[in-house]
Amino acid sequence: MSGSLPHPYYQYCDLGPVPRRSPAPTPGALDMLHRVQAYRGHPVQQLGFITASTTFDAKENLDRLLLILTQPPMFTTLRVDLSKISAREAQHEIMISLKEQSMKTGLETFSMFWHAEFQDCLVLHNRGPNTVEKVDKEMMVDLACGMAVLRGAHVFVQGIMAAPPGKKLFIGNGVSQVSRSDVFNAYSRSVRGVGVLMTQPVFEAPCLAELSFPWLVPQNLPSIACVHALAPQPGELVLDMCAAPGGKTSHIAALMANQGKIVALEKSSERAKKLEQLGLQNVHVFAYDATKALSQDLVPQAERVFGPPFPPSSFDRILVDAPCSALGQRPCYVNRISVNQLMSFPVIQHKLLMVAAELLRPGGVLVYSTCTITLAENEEQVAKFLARRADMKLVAPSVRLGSCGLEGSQLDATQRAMVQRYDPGMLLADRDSRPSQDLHNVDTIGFFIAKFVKHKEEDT
Ligand SMILES: C[S@@+](CC[C@H](N)C(=O)[O-])C[C@H]1O[C@@H](n2cnc3c(N)ncnc32)[C@H](O)[C@@H]1O
Repeated sequence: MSGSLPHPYYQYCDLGPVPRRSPAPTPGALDMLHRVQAYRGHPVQQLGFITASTTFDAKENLDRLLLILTQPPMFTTLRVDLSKISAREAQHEIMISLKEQSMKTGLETFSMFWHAEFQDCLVLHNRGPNTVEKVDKEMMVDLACGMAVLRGAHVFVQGIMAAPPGKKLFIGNGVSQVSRSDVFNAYSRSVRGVGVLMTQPVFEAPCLAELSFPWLVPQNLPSIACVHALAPQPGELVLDMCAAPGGKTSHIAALMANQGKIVALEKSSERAKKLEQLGLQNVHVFAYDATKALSQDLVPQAERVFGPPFPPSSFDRILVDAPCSALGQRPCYVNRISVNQLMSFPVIQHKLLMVAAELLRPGGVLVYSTCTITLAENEEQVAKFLARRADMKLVAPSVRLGSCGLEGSQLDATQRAMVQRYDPGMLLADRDSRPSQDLHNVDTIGFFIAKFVKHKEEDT
């Protein structure tokens, strides 16, 4: 990691510094660059935003987090399905592919190493922010495309915009791969593929679209950690309650070495169909609302057609990778989530957890996760669940990365030490004392993981 990580990327670009006036957090739009001000000027607890505490420490913590969320992580993680390829062969194939990328762009190849705790996880070191002189010719891309470029993508033709937006963020220089008329001519909108090859990006990361192997899944580190916390075993019956697009389902399948059965539920039929098309072995996909996955009828197991709803105590392990406000994504510049949407997530998350508790067999394992940073969707959710389900016990996973849970919910200090809050803001808090070999465990997206075990009858 270069010493430049604390460099506020937004000073680097044309967006300008964080404004000094204090805009009200308008329902419907929480602009990431205004959030610090919104937090200072308003009772953010009303939004269930990040913490119920208004202590100086909490404000400092939030300021750091908001700053770091505007930068892409400085590491890329790749999950290798070791049931399909050996670690050695995988590393060799990836290295060849990275060298090919480097020949095309002229950028140095990326160094990589295996994660010390997760044997299926390769970590690649990204670079940046680089001081790049803008070339004269300018091309605008939409925000989604720009954020992908900051994480290593090239500019795809579909991301190029005809009209310049109000605010601009410089993401680097590149070489156009298509003619101007091809991009902007309405009749040639069918042109697909790379529009600009990024040869001087502000942030350098491997292009994941070009690392396309059937045994490789680019995944953020906390997502990989989440399934390791679940620790599915060959031969078990596992439920993935919110499964699409299937990154974690495929990881569960890999760890079970295709022995056992995985039920993948997904409410959106379109997303369920795409998940089905992945053709994962031993995975049964159902387009189904997981809040309705508990059956109350008394039909014996042998007479049931396999599928939801399921009787109580059906599963050995359950993953609730819940729908959430996704405020932990990096980089992020604008978030248009409405307050109503923000408030709706804790309700559905609690319902999913309550159904999961019923569907889990005594002695079974439940993992709850979100890719967001709010107290309401994380620590408060865990506290409410424990209060309503005396048979569920919060436990620490065998590999514990990330920070402790935030103060401000009903969780006590011991409980807060058991959950994993991935808080990249910590990078700015203790950057001088943190060992460099640990940076990839902290420089991640914002994420939260809690693991529970259901009491066996004899325990209670
Ligand atoms: C955070 S994403 C899951 C990501 C997935 N686990 C992965 O790793 O690829 C949440 C998913 O839950 C789905 N979802 C939302 N409400 C649901 C419900 N009631 N039942 C089942 N799935 C639901 C969403 O459509 C979305 O695909």
